[in-house]
Amino acid sequence: MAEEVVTGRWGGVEVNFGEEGGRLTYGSYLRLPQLLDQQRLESNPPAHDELLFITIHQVYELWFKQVLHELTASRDAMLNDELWLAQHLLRRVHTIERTLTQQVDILETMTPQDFGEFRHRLSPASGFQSVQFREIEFLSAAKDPSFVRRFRGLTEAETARLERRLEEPSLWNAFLAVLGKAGFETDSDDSISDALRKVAGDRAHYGAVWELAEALLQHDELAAAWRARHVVMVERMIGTKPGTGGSSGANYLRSRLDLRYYPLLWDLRSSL
Ligand code: HEM
Ligand SMILES: N[C@@H](CC(=O)c1ccccc1NC=O)C(=O)O
Repeated sequence: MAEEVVTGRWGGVEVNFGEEGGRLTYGSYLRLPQLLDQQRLESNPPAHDELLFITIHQVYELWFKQVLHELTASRDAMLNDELWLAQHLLRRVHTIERTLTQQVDILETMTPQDFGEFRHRLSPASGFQSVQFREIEFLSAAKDPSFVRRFRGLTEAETARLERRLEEPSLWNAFLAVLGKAGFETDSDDSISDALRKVAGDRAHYGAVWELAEALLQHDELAAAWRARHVVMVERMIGTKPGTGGSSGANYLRSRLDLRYYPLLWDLRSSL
């Protein structure tokens, strides 16, 4: 049967709408049959809110993948002395991070009682086992190898990804390379702090380096905002109960609130 070709006018130009020989469609391009078949409930009979719980987490992981893509490229841009590109990509990451924090609102439309219908089915799984979340921390600069040891049930490929993130340069390492290329010493915290003060004090000359430092600080602040939002949601959902992942729950999460990727950029504030 002949292919049906639909034509129309678009901006005054005659165009073909259609399948271009039946190859690509919206669904095949986006692999929707596969994507929309990945929401499998643990609860039986199905708990109404479990679909929301799975969907939210899958959306998080898709955005984590995008964030890793952008952060990796931003790091590489810094290493190649492409400062405009590095800050441009970081700004994209900021908007994604704001969205990630706002998404908590959607999950909070679930009541603790409705979560309780399927929560007991989730143990020992928990967000603690999100490999991409930990990759983002490692790439940003918070490299804590003990997390790799504490992971349970990692595949070989996941362990390899985490090990690689521990070994490769972080965003902070790349930023120090930028400072080095701008002529600064970066062999100790004191010399780095000196360099940061000089950059901050002469933005006309070091504008691109200053913008980059601010973009890194923003990334750090937005990550901290997610942690703070997450723990309050956890308290709302499970109070002081231990987590399904085996930690003390909100108590453990509160212990992570002070984490900062770039402490020297925060220290700088006290001397400006
Ligand atoms: C009902 C909603 C949620 C509750 C009650 C909850 C609870 C918890 C708890 C108790 C922990 C500590 C680990 C443990 O289980 O012992 C944890 C860790 C974690 N959760 Fe959630 N969580 C929720 C939603 C989410 C969502 C939507 C995400 C997005 C990916 C997420 C990501 C994480 C991550 C990444 C960690 C590890 C944090 C770290 O080690 O600093 N959680 N969560
Ligand atoms: N740790 C949560 C359960 C939970 O939220 C969760 C369970 C499985 C997969 C991801 C999860 N999200 C974040 O921890 C709890 O203790 O209730």
